[in-house]
Amino acid sequence: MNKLNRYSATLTQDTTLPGAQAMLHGIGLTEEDMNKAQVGIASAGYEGNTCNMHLNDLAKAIKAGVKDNELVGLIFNTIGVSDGMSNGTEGMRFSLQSRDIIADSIETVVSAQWYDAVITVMGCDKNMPGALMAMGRLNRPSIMVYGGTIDAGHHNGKDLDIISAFEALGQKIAGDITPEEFKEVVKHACPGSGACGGMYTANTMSSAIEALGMSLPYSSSNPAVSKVKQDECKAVGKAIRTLLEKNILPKDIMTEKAFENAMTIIMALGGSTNAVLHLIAIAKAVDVKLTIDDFQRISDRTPFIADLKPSGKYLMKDLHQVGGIPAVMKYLLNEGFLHGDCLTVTGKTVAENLADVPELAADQQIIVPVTSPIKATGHLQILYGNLAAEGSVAKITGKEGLKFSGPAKVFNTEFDLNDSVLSGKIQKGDVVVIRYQGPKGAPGMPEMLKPTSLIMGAGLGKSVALITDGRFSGGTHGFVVGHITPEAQNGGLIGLLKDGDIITIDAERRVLNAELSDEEIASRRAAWQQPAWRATKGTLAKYIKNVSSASEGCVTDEL
Ligand SMILES: CC[C@H](C)C(=O)C(=O)O
Ligand SMILES: [Mg+2]
Repeated sequence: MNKLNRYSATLTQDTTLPGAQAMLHGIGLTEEDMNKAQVGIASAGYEGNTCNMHLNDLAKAIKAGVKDNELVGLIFNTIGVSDGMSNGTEGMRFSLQSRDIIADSIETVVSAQWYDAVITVMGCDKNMPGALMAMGRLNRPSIMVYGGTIDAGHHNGKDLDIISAFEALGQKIAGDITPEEFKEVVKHACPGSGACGGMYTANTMSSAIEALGMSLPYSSSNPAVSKVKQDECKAVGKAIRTLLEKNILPKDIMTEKAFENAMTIIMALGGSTNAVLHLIAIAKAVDVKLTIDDFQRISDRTPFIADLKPSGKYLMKDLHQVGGIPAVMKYLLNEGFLHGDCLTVTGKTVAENLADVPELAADQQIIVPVTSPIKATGHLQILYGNLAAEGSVAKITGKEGLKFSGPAKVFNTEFDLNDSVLSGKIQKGDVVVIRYQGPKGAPGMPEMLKPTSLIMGAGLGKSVALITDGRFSGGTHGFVVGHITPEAQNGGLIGLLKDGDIITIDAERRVLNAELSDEEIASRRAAWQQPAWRATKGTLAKYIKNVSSASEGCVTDEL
């Protein structure tokens, strides 16, 4: 029997399980195959999203490479939902919970089918953390393949992407573009397969997971439609065999220092606030204690050095052309910001992987020197105060300033706010508050991309702040604070705010306060009653019942 065989021998070798062996023959395994290790290939492929529409084809390329390495590759599917499509609709309440459904589904299939190893091929925002959570729970040799970033759209000589479409609505309302121009931007923003092209959540998570050591070098920046992505898929089979032979497991790779590498790359690149939630959830799956305060610690020591959308100019496909994420990691390692001794899915360390990686192109303009950064510390700041007793996450690149104070304009849904922006009721100096958008209150902690895009598109990005107990898309930029805990539904102060209350956001002092007396707060709290749950059956009701707070990663599997 092949010495690699472990879990799968449970089915292939136990003569008291003739049904299992009959089924395995039925799917085409030969007697020889019965002695080979089995690799579950989990694909989040489905037709309904640019990030995912090509993944099943990549899964077939992965399977071919697995077979070439004397292993049995067996493809299965998990689900996915599109953030780009659901943002701005009630459908966005299903996005974050899809992460945990993906984790549960991969854990379920690999456990029930007794696979020896796992390769996941993932695309949109929540697919990747869901896959990594499953890998951590299973702790079997595992590699994630990122489906890859989308190419730029083009119109009128300009590079376009998904955020161009979201922000075009605000520009049209402000009269900066015509309705015809708006239509053309929408039609040309997404040219085909691939995940949203800026340093949004998908590219943030793929970069963080490569820095974490759980995908092959270049996986995060190899474009979706490229020969290098195809080559990567064919190479994964050899890599998973190495992990099986050396018995290298996710818990050997996803260590505290590896999570510091992941947080560092997120800060350097200006990545999505969602990474805070997701890395905490992934860390819990491998029993690593990671808190929101660890993000502040890494932010304090990591300069923001990437001119990447949403706050900058370039896309991941541009970064790929000047060296990709490995070149950025090599630069950060050489400057002392990364741990080089962390093990990765190549079977080698970070430093060994990067030794032969070409440096960033000499004439590139995307990554600036750490000695002259865009911002001396990270763009993610953890704020506390009477509005965030258990923490909150601010995305502040410094381009909109570091302190904001103004009167609250309070909304219980994003749709009411959107109407107010569209009808010009939001004024310069306002602090927009969108509450009851938390994991239990919404439920599902939706991303507030449409509101922030409307505000940015209407030219109010530097003069209006937005705070919420919901989340932000990676495409969000401006003066924004999300993940406010405790959420309104759980009695958080954000739920007691009224129009006109003065809100202070101070990114330097890391404070988020409502300027209200203790007596006023006590009076309002005495009058507050918890609103009815917005879901009483089905998947969202289960989510309400099980989900932890945003500061705890919104996990659903803690007893
Ligand atoms: C650009 C918006 C993208 C679809 C997203 O949802 C994110 O980055 O979180
Ligand atoms: Mg998203």
